[in-house]
Amino acid sequence: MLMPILQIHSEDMPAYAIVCGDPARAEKISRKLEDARELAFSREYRTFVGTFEGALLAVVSHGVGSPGAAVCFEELIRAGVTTLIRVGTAGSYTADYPAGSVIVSTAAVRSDGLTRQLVPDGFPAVANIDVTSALVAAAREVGSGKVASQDEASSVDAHAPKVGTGITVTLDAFFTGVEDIPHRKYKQAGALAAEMEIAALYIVSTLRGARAGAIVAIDGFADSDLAAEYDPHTDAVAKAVEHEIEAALRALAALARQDQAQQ
Ligand SMILES: O=P(O)(O)O[C@H]1O[C@H](CO)[C@@H](O)[C@H]1O
Ligand SMILES: O=c1cc[nH]c(=O)[nH]1
Repeated sequence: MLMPILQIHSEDMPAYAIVCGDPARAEKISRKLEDARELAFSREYRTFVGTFEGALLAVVSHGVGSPGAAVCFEELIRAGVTTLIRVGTAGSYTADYPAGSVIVSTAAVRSDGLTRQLVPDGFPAVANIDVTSALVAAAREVGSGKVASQDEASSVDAHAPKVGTGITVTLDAFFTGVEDIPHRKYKQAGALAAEMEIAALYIVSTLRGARAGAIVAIDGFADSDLAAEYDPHTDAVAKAVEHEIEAALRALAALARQDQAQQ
């Protein structure tokens, strides 16, 4: 069956998918797959399939913002994807996780408009526990020299990004207008970082019976003046993005192995 917006056929889609905002990042991730091929590039949605550590998976870009991203998540799940990991960037709320760090999102504050049109206020946007466990394990493993699927250890990276886990905030606004975005309250309540699509991913996945997780590379401070200070193109951010990509690929492959063992 053809998905009308992503322009992909369900027959071509594997059960496991990495999703990310930027079509260029999707292409970058696809270069890490064996036998990668591009299925479609429709609007902001660029879809690749290929194999990583023996697992067949898709890499798909969802663009910026929850409404467009939700279209992508819906069509992927309709096409047969059951497990999704978002590989994104986010602004930090804490000096404990500065630019160049990596955070696995355990739940997302629904400070967006899209999910309000899907579920009642108070309904939680939470990650799947198995996907999150696999992501945390993989994110800690990358750079440690250990490779779960291989017997031999490679070299340890003493400067590997710091890995955290916790609550992220999903916003609609990137640049501020005249209204305050309540960053200070989210920060005081213990949220670690802000981005723009994770709540949509968790809500759509929960509604449709799929499982989802998310990992973000920190590219600055969310409550700083983004118009003046935002620079996601530093070496530290690039290294954190590389780290999260490797972690997400390993996590999906590990989940595929677990699923196969349970069949
Ligand atoms: O790097 P990605 O995945 O696009 O994620 C973040 O970056 C974009 C804003 O620059 C938003 O999509 C936000 O969620
Ligand atoms: O939404 C986002 C993404 C990256 N960095 C931010 O500060 N906000």
